[in-house]
Amino acid sequence: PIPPRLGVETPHADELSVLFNESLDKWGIDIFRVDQLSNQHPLVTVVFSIFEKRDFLSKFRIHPSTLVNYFTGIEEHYKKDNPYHNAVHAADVTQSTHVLLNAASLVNVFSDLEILASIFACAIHDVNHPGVTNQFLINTENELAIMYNDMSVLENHHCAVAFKLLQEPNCNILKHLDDSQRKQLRKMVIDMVLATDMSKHMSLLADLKTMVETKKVAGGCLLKLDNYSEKMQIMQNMVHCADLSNPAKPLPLSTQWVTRVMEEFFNQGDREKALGLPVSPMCCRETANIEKSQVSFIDFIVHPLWEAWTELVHPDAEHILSTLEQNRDHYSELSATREAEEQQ
Ligand SMILES: COc1ccc(-c2ccn(CCC(=O)N3C[C@@H](C)O[C@H](C)C3)n2)cc1OC1CCCC1
Ligand SMILES: [Mg+2]
Ligand SMILES: [Zn+2]
Repeated sequence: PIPPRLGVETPHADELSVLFNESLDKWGIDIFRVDQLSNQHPLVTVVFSIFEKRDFLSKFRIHPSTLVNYFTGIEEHYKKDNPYHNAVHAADVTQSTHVLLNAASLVNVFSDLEILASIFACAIHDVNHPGVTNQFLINTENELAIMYNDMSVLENHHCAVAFKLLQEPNCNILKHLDDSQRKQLRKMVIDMVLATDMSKHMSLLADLKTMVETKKVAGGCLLKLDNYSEKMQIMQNMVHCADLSNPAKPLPLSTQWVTRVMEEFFNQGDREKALGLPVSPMCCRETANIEKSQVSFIDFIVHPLWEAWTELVHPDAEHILSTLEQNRDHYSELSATREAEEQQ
């Protein structure tokens, strides 16, 4: 049986098709509306629509029902009661990367297999996330930290869960890739997902800046990416940018993500308190300064990263960087007025 048009049955199929026709390729699609219109299947419908738009079902001979079975399984393994690390975040990062891949200066840089690997990596990059940080798992000697020896614990887990699910019946979307393609895709996906660990951020950004400098010297063309490691650096930074794209989205979306991430952090803080552990930074609901944290997060992490990405793909990401700068000023003004109120 052929699955429904968008991969899932939903009473709002027509509205969702219109939304995807208008905005699937746009920065700033209302992913929360996709969640509602898709009957809480944002990841399946986003992946299904991207695969169709990029003709991946025929290019990689993927049967529609295999695609739906696998990504429904993945979606079910995203914990719905995580305020932040749920299937909506996965759909958001996947769609954001789909847009970044369409940058004019990246056309013809990546092969179909590399693009498939990037989209796949985003869709699964936080699967089965427990809603706490690596540090929390390490501090509580969680079985996952023991399993992965405290090294990129969550990111290793996300990869393992995703590749194990491929072995479920009627879920092997890679069945018709040849062995070499499957091995290459597996390596690329692992390299990208492990690079979403914040502990890799500074080295990733340093590599990106070096590449931007050399690209400038080489007359601005990205096309001369010959070796795997240079290409993978770009793919890792692209997925990392998408993972850190919340502050660079239109403000109504960005503020919803702030509420969600703080809720998840506060839940962790509550658990640390109950366990008699020191409460992690920004995880205490009584003392956290939400707007101030966003301003520092943008100034020290997100803006330097997006500034480098914008230079790499100049001029295709200018509007993203300017949205980020506008949002930063908004949070900064909010934080100033809040401080003034607290003084009175
Ligand atoms: C909307 O706000 C945010 C959205 C995303 C992030 C962020 C940082 C690193 N990543 C990449 C994944 C990662 O490593 N982690 C581990 C830990 C930092 O929690 C993150 C949530 C996930 N994602 C941070 C955000 O805000 C900061 C955290 C609270 C106030 C400032
Ligand atoms: Mg993650
Ligand atoms: Zn993520």
